[in-house]
Amino acid sequence: MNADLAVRRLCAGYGRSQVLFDVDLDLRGGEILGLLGRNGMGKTTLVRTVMGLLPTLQGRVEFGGQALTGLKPHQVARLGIALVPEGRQLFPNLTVQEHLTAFARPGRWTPAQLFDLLPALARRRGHLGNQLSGGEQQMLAMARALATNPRLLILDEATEGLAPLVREEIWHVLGVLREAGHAMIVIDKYVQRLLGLADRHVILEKGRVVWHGSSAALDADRAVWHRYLGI
Ligand SMILES: Nc1ncnc2c1ncn2[C@@H]1O[C@H](COP(=O)(O)OP(=O)(O)OP(=O)(O)O)[C@@H](O)[C@H]1O
Repeated sequence: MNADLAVRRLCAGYGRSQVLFDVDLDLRGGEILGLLGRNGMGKTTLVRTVMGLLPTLQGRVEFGGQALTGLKPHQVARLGIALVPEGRQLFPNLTVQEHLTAFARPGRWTPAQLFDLLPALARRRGHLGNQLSGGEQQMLAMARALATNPRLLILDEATEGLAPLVREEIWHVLGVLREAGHAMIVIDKYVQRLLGLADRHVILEKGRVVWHGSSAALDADRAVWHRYLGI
């Protein structure tokens, strides 16, 4: 089964308040897609809808040729999509080690390999989720997602609110994942860093796709940055 994601004319929101309007998005296996847009434009809503955490109002989502629409989050996860959510959502009463073993599925990323990838976590393996620094929590959220050995990893603001050095460490890990051929959707405000990581980008404005293109095209068109990203 391939890891292609196809989002077609997706409409979603919260109750009667529609947030996404006819969103189209494609990701081919092994690609990295940057998902951009100012605050409140619908990026989190889009990835939560893909994960089955929010209902689809209209349109459809397919992964590896299989319809995701109507599936529960654990069913979407079982098909191979893992979300590193905004706010991390760790378990305060589980240790670092337990976070990795509780969700482990066979594949390349074993807990031992995750500790190699994220040595800061290895030093904290017996600590509880709520005893970690912000950066360690973020790394644990990433490691927990990777422990499921997903075919598609989605990261929602993974570098948000972190000190510059920790942020750099996260970008480094994302670079390693890129080298390993991981398909990813990355939501992040650091456009310059995202340009170096992602193959293509989609920009949302008020719940609609207003621009999509390659890193080279986005790098070359600063008017797009100004108009849609406010930078
Ligand atoms: N739980 C909720 N209930 C109702 N409306 C919500 C809820 N969460 C988000 N919204 C609204 O949905 C819209 C899109 O929010 P969303 O979080 O998807 O944006 P975003 O692009 O991810 O921005 P951010 O960078 O702030 O996370 C906003 O207008 C927001 O106020």
